[in-house]
Amino acid sequence: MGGVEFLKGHGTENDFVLLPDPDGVLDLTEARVRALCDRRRGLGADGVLRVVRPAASDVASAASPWFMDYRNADGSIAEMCGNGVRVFAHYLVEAGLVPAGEFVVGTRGGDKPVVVHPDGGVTVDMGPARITGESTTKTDGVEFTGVGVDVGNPHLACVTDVPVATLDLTEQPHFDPAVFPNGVNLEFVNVLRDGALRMRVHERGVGETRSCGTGTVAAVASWLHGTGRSTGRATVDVPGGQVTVVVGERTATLTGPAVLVARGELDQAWWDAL
Ligand SMILES: N[C@@H](CCC[C@H](N)C(=O)O)C(=O)O
Repeated sequence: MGGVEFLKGHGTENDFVLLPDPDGVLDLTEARVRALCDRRRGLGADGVLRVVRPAASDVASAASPWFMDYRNADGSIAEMCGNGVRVFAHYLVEAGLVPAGEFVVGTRGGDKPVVVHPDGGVTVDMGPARITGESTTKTDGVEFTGVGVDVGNPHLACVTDVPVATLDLTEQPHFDPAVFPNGVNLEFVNVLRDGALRMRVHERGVGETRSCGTGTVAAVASWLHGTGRSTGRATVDVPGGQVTVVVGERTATLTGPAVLVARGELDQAWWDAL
């Protein structure tokens, strides 16, 4: 009998293990997610994307034929993953599970309409980026003030003059648990010029990653908010590449690359022993 099928992919180097599981038969425990994502004893990834039919998932969705069951590298469940949705959509088309073009992906953060472009890029309608108020974070001995942004998952996006390239994000930055009782993704953002940002991120449940799609939406919403605007467009440079974000009155879109790099089978004995 073959082992568990997997694929590996990334969106601006935010990398994922994909587990095709249409009928929801995989027992995806926290321990298995942690082992898969471990860069020494597993495949290595920032998160896991289980590809499951909505009827076989814990979230019902009428509009989407497929549900993205996202897990952080520490095994925790998160509502949404912007880079993950792009990779997920690219996989669905590549595997012939949906026709190329426009379709909807179900997530715990709601149904996300996507467009898979002929050049391999993907645009995701992320829904509204909701400003939730000011808070602070402290990292590397420096306190940053930022704006809370709900992109389905929680963010604190801090626009700063401190060059983000100089920050040490190896430790968990401090944040206010009274404001973010379920934890928070923390973005540090420089404005390069009008409509062009640079961002680094410390993700809840992962640590520093080379990109965070929902984080880039939060960064643009925070930057716009700081300039007295509620709508606008910006490119966001992250360590793993560049994405484009458009924040509108009712919704925000995220456009960027999606890459599949490998596919194979997990060793059944390794999986069973976890
Ligand atoms: N990398 C993702 C966000 C993944 C979830 C996040 N760590 C959380 O816990 O909310 C993205 O591209 O949006």
